[in-house]
Amino acid sequence: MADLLQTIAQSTRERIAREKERVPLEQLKARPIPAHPSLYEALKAEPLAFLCEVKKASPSKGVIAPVFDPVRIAKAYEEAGASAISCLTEPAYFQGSDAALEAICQAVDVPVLRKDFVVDEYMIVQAAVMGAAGVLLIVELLTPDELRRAIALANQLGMDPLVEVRTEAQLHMALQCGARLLGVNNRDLRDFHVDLSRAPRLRTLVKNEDIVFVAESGYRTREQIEMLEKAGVDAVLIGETLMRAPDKRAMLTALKGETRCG
Ligand SMILES: O=P(O)(O)OC[C@@H](O)[C@@H](O)c1c[nH]c2ccccc12
Repeated sequence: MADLLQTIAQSTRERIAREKERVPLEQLKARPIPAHPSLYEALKAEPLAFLCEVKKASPSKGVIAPVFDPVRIAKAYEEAGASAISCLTEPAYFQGSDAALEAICQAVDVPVLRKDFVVDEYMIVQAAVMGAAGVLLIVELLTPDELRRAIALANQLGMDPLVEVRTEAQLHMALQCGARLLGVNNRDLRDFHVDLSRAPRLRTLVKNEDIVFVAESGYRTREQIEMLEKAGVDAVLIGETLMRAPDKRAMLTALKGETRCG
């Protein structure tokens, strides 16, 4: 049985093949790259930085936000103190879009991450021309050679790749391939099972101070965030909890510990 990650990756390959027919790589590369702040610096600047995600739906949760105005949500995150914003662009399983990413990049001053299932360098060039400051690279989808090339290309285009891992072996591969922004996903993208102990556990394996360590997925409460602070995590990526909150500022403030959690 094919796991969900591979199913999404295959659908992404087909989508990108269609997009390449519309806009060939050479044409895409000729487009200007908008200026943007550094994602790495933004996530390093605070003891625990919040990377807030714009996500309409997911394969595990279905539609999370039936009323969905991506720019409004991104601006609310920014005003509430997000260090950076993550925007899903995968259309079939997450109901994301390139248009939402591009509009958000134009509307906010904080750096924006393109969240997709990168299986082709074309997607990295797209992220840059849309104005993204960073691009997610899921280690499970790439060979070491592909990962090394993807990191180099993102850097060349002025972006910081967020390299996402789930296991110790993947973490070592990410570091060997030159990752500086390292994400640990508590959610197993093969079956969507969440294990919140994964990020703090893998955090202990990273000794290099230059690495910015991002804990991803499944966070809901201030107590869970406090555990990340104690574990020495640099940033946390939060999607669903914020997407479901009618008052984004109140929820983010509560998660940051600036007010009591409701
Ligand atoms: O909504 P959550 O549980 O707060 O998770 C956000 C983010 O970590 C999750 O959306 C995510 C992490 N890595 C991904 C890769 C692809 C798609 C989605 C993701």
